[in-house]
Amino acid sequence: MRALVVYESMYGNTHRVAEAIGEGLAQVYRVDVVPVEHAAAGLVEAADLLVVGAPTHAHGLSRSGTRASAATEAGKSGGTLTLDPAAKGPGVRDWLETLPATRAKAAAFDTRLDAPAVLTGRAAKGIARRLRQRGLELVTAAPESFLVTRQNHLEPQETARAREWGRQLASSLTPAA
Ligand SMILES: Cc1cc2nc3c(=O)[nH]c(=O)nc-3n(C[C@H](O)[C@H](O)[C@H](O)COP(=O)(O)O)c2cc1C
Repeated sequence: MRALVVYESMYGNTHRVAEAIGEGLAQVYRVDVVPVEHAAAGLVEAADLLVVGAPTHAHGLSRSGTRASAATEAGKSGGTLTLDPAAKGPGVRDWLETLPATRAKAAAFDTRLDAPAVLTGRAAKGIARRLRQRGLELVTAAPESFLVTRQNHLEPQETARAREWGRQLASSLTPAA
């Protein structure tokens, strides 16, 4: 069975979460973890499970303007924020518009500030809605968020939590032996 984890990331946090989810899924699946730019139709078509994640920008999915702001902030951060190779885009919002037909089951995640979701918004809600609109079956009760500090660094426990989320997702989709 194959799983495809597709991520968007400006500062590398969503990238790191995607890799950790991939490690958890790898206990059951053959896993590819790729930025949107490399999420080619062939990979999507071959996947049994599609996991999509993005940073929360302006309460939802990024747009080119919010990605430009993020890049400007990195430039002003004195080196504490560096741009991920995926920062040049494209973003998940545009990619989902052109998602090829797939039989894959799906799950969504995001990264967002460590504060109540009602205040921060959640990119993953928009991802889940779009995946559903394109006919994919969502296999988690709710999309998952992984949290960053106000300085845009992943909270320390979140990598391990992402790995465990991936592991549980995989085992929930595997028939008991
Ligand atoms: C332009 C911009 C807008 C943001 N808006 C929000 C927001 O509305 N809610 C939130 O929780 N975090 C917001 N953030 C923080 C991002 O969620 C955080 O930078 C992101 O999770 C880091 O992931 P990345 O390293 O993969 O880019 C914003 C960040 C930027 C740069």
